[in-house]
Amino acid sequence: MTPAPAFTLPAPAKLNLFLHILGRRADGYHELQTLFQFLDWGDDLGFAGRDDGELQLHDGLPGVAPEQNLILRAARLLQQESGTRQGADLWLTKRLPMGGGIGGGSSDAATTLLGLNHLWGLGASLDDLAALGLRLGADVPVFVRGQAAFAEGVGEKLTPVAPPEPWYLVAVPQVSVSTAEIFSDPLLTRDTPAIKVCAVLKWSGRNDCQSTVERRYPEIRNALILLNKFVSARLTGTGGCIFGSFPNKTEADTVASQLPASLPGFVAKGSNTSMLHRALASLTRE
Ligand SMILES: C[C@@](CO)(OP(=O)(O)O)[C@H](O)COP(=O)(O)OP(=O)(O)OC[C@H]1O[C@@H](n2ccc(N)nc2=O)[C@H](O)[C@@H]1O
Ligand SMILES: Nc1ncnc2c1ncn2[C@@H]1O[C@H](COP(=O)(O)OP(=O)(O)O)[C@@H](O)[C@H]1O
Repeated sequence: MTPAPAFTLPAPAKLNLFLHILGRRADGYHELQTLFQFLDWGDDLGFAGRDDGELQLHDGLPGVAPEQNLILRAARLLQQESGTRQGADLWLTKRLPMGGGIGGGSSDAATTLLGLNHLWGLGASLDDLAALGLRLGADVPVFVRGQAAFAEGVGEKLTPVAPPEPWYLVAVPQVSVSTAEIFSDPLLTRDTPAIKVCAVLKWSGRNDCQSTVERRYPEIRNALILLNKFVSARLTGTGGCIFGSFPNKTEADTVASQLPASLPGFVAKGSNTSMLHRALASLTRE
């Protein structure tokens, strides 16, 4: 008999409210400055313990091999590093588009680390879990820490900040963008001057990947032209999702209802405290 989850936790999306590329490091990775904020919208992960030490992901992802799935990679890493003999059944409800620049895979990994830390009673600190998360991907630490942040380096140096929390309309062009392809484009802007943390919240929002993405993906250029008719629209991460902000849900819903069927989208509230951390706080209070 398949067991039922003992508890379920969310894995929220993120937006890069701006993204600057400062330069390229010797290892080929790019130095960034970016502003991360969470959305109250994402995947769900269910957790139940197993005594046999096995890790079992139910409803995996079509097209992603189990050994590549960031949920299982995060679970194995935590199992190995903690030395626990416990296992887990994990259930994924996938809502976030993959390869959209809203961090679904990284967020699933962070929720796995925090959820298993709770399930297995490991007592690992957020610092430890963020360091483990960085081994899985540059965006994992911000999801582990769960606070909107100004990020530097490849995204691992985080300074918590509190930008306004508007409603967002996120439009999802039906293309998957390869992050590696965008970062290897010879025409990518790589020389934006560094800004200081005190200037972060005054920044109006530029994404240095946007012109390269628009040139390579006409569907995304057209989606930006369309959304810009209603609201100032920007790319998140390396795309392909684009977003605009609104003072309330009604205005965001009104624009969402005018998008063509070929450009699906969703409306969600911006949040400086990730809904994962809000859910964990109520779980530990129970
Ligand atoms: C740029 C961001 C902003 O949030 O984009 P999105 O993935 O969310 O769109 C992230 O930092 C993405 O980080 P991460 O998720 O680790 O990128 P990966 O897919 O692992 O990177 C794929 C490839 O892109 C290049 N890459 C990635 C990040 C970076 N700071 N410099 C790079 O040059 C490297 O060649 C790397 O091998
Ligand atoms: N649990 C997961 N959810 C989403 N993608 C995953 C997952 N595990 C591995 N991946 C791989 O990571 C890639 C990037 O996914 P994702 O994090 O959604 O993109 P982005 O960082 O652009 O938002 C996917 O194309 C997929 O191959």
